[in-house]
Amino acid sequence: MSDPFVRLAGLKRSFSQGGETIEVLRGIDLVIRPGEIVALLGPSGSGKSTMLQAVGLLEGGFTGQIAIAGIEASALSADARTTLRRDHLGFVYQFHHLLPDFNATENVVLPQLVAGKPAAEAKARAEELLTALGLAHRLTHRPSQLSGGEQQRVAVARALANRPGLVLADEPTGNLDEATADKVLEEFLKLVRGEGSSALVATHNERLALRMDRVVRLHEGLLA
Ligand SMILES: Nc1ncnc2c1ncn2[C@@H]1O[C@H](COP(=O)(O)OP(=O)(O)OP(=O)(O)O)[C@@H](O)[C@H]1O
Repeated sequence: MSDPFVRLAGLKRSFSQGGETIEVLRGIDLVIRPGEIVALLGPSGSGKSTMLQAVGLLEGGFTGQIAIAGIEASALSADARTTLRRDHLGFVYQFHHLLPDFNATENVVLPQLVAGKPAAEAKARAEELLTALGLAHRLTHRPSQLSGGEQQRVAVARALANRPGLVLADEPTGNLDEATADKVLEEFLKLVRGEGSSALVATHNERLALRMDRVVRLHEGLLA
């Protein structure tokens, strides 16, 4: 069996609020294989976003181990973490967070330029992804000129632009009506599978979770 792409061991996170300590993650162990798509289920407030922020190396304050692509992140400097994040991770959020003054193609090109890819190559990659998501006729539209589903598709293309080994998605279709959410999720899963990336997708939607390779449930700070 191939080496895991992600390995979490004893991951803990607590927050202090009004003199009280809330233990949100109480010792999470999880292995995600290359190409595996894992649904992270849990009710509101169970800690899904907190866990994705930890795996995404976006916040400190955690204890335990997080290894991505075989690299243990907790021992790294802030700069080295940023590089690890840039080289291996892609993010999709509930709200698209696209740059409003840039068109669809430019939003997908930008992270590639930041990663050092030549402009022509970045543009070709952006157009390839947007076309695969059915947006060939929307390449030069700005976010405000796109529907909610189209905006989320651009966000998916942006997340995959640098060929991340792992896509972290936090309620990626949570802002869409049911029919659009189903379609966008289907396209997201197809694209992630085609690219051979792994994904960890937080949702509270059981029905959508069952479309992924494996479901893990966050309950009282632990995975079941
Ligand atoms: N920065 C913070 N300071 C204090 N408490 C926090 C902070 N971030 C999260 N929490 C608490 O941690 C718990 C888990 O929050 P989190 O956002 O991870 O849950 P979630 O499962 O993603 O919820 P939702 O589905 O509603 O997005 C909540 O009780 C929340 O209030």
